Amino acid sequence: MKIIFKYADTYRKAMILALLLMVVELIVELVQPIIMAKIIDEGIVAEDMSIIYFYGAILLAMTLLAFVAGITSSFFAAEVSQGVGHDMRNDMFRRIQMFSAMKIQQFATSTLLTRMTNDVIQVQNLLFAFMRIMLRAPLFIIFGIVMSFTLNIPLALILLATIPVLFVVMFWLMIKGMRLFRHVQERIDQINNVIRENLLAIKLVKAFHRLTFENNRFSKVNKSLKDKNRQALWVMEVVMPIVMLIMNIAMIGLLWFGFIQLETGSARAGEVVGVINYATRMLASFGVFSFLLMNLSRGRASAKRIDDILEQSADDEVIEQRERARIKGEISFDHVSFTYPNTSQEILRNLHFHVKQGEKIGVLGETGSGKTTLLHLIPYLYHPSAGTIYLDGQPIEQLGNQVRYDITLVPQEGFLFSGTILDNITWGNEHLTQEQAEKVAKEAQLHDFIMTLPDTYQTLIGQRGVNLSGGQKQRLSIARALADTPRVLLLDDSTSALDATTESRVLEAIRKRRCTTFIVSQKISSVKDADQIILLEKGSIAGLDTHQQLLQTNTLYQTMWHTQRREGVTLDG
Ligand SMILES: Nc1ncnc2c1ncn2[C@@H]1O[C@H](COP(=O)(O)OP(=O)(O)OP(=O)(O)O)[C@@H](O)[C@H]1O
Repeated sequence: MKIIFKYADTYRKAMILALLLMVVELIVELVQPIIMAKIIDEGIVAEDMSIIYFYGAILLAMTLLAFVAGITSSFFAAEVSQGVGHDMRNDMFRRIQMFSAMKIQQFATSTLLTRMTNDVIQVQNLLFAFMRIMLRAPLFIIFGIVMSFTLNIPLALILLATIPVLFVVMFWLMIKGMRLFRHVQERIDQINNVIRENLLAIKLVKAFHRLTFENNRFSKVNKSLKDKNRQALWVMEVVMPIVMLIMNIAMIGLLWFGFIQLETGSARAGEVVGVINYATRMLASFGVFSFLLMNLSRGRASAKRIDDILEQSADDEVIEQRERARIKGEISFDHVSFTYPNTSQEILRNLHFHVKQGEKIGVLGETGSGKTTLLHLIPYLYHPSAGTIYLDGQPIEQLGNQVRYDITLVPQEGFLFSGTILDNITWGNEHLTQEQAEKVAKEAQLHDFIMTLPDTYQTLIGQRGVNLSGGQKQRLSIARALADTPRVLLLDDSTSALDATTESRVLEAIRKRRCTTFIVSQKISSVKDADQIILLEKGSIAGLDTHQQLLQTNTLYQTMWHTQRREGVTLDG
């Protein structure tokens, strides 16, 4: 909860105004029954019309005042709650940007999405309710009793006796609700996860005829959410009638005792009506309050989930400016091993090699041998579990994530952003001119294709590049990487969807650049011109040499070569 008030502090003035205006409403509400009692006793019973007009006019003016105060209070409360939501989302987004790849893996993407959207909305609702009703309801209950005492002490005592019982019920509701709503939010995470996976892989789902399977998977998490919501609402369903029962019993007591007082002449009609008026409004306040306590439980659960993100250390801090001279691109792995978090198996084992500036390195190996993992260690996305990686002779830990300014990765799946083709190229370097963009597109063998499009470089590509082929997406990703003028370029099987001729043209263009390049592939043809080829087998180096040397000396390499020839994998040379 502390976090909500920390954020609300920025909007302190608006919050104070919202609360002050709420207090105006509250005062009017508290005074109304007293005035009504006066109208009854001094006006109606005494048959004095002037009193009725006088207090009637006051009542009308106060009602109008409460109306204006209510609207303006709501306006300021909305200002605060929306502002807090906006700031929280911004801060969470920035904090997540600073999470290391390991931390992102630990928090699943779906939970990050729910926390940034649904949880923030819960907190906004809570804050709004707090300023408008949550504080007002208990205040009304407290001052309503005080005012009742000014009207009729015995009747006020009956009202007072009900309060502790009601508060015990409320407290139970809050404790129970907090736990239940935490579970509800977790179920929303699960739903988001299933939807996200399904939509990302919708073609796969259709191609595998897995619609029924997916529908069942969704129904299962959906039912689980419904069940948890039902449980949470069940608490509410029980509590509301209990509150009503207690208050109605108190009301019967008031009516009965009030009637006796009227009979014996120990109270005036206006007093009794006044206390009953307070009791009725208190009943409504309790109803609203118990409903809001559920919101409080839910909002608290959400605030905790938001805090979990914001309190994480910024272990991958974003550095906005290039703060150091550009690297040359000399890389050494000194007995490097690596294990993923939450796993025990060593994925890379004792890797030891040296890459000179500007060299082209092929990384070859069977699927799962650790090629992608090796690439991810170079830009410091993951930290080695043992050994050291040196960049230009300096341990990479000392350089931190600054190394990424000069190291560019083209991931296995060419990820594109919604926007134009030019936007996607310049994403790698926002200062790129049109001519420079065309130059890198030519290097990536994409320029000719772009020129056939009606809007050429301004052509909009759908979300995640849905209107481009796999090979076009890969080439656009390569163009984006080249736009960043990297000193170290990491190609993670990024030419796998290209035909042999296009692939060799792209690789030739990259070869002409003087940047150190790692080319991960399963095809020997993609790496055979490299200065060195690292042959990985189950995370260890099984061979490290040129194509010709490996072909002569390494049996694993020879087997791969012959297998690929037999299977018709293009081996031009
Ligand atoms: N994020 C991760 N968390 C835990 N284990 C992982 C993770 N990513 C990969 N692995 C495991 O590490 C091993 C090596 O994976 P990696 O992706 O590096 O292999 P690869 O050689 O690039 O495979 P491919 O050619 O199929 O892309 C695999 O056994 C995989 O299960």
